Amino acid sequence: MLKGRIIKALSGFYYVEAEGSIYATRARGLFRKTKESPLVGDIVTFQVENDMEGYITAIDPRKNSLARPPVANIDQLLITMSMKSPEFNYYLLDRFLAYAEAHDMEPVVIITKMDLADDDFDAEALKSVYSGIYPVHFTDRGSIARDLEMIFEDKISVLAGQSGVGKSTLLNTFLPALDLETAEISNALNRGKHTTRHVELMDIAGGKIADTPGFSTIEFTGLDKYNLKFCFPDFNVHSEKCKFRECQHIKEPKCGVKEAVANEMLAKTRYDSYVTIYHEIENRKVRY
Ligand SMILES: Nc1nc2c(ncn2[C@@H]2O[C@H](COP(=O)(O)OP(=O)(O)OP(=O)(O)O)[C@@H](O)[C@H]2O)c(=O)[nH]1
Ligand SMILES: [Zn+2]
Repeated sequence: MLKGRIIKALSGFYYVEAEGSIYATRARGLFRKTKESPLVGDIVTFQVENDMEGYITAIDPRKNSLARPPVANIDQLLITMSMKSPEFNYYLLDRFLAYAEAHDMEPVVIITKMDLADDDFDAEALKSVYSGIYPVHFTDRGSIARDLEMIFEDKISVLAGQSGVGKSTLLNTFLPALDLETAEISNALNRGKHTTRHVELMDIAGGKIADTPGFSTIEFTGLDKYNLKFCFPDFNVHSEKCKFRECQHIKEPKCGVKEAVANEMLAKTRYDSYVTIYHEIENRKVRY
């Protein structure tokens, strides 16, 4: 028996990296009963047959998993946002950050297209809101790679960000062999956006990354509104001052979080994002 990580799933085979080799494995009937199917990123135990082939006998419990892209055990979510074109949006960034927190992925913020920024003010305003909470990196056409190189080490990463922010450009910088289609290419060829392809974990600067430009929209299905506050770690220190232990920081009096916003100890954009997502979850239609 060997143990390794699934790095690719294709045509019924799961390609498992173990002890420096890649084995083509199958899942057999075992998982039909449990309705569980292996995902890229899973740590699996497998029985070797015919040299480099084998079959999976067990899947380790997952730390997390996403449906799109279908990847398990993600360590970090690289949230890509452009400063301009499309315009930087605090709310959208906060959505992605809360989503990462809800799925137990460490968020890393990457702000692209700094060459299009008005002046230094943009970056300073952003840093003042986020750099105390999350790692924030700035990139432009010329300097994408250098300061990002160390973020991948020993981690499984997935990229996320709205359309056109430069996700493919970023991936191509680190993985030139991948040659993902960026906007210029698809426009020049008069083609639409990327067609769906199988996801694969690629080696990148000492870690692994899903070779898709990731996802651009998110929903908070599965998250209870009472748990949303735990997805805003910068609220913690202020919520200790809330009068009510179960304070949701919405309508309650003597709320430490609301006071922190009033005293400019907490960014109003963060609080507003929280309230908007809170109401979105509250108004979610229950489906049976
Ligand atoms: N000025 C400037 N343009 C950039 C930068 N990074 C990417 N772009 C351009 O922004 C456009 C969109 O980049 P893509 O890499 O295709 O963006 P994407 O996030 O993969 O977009 P989708 O495939 O729609 O999700 C392209 O025209 C890129 O050349 C940058 O740092 N500065
Ligand atoms: Zn409160």
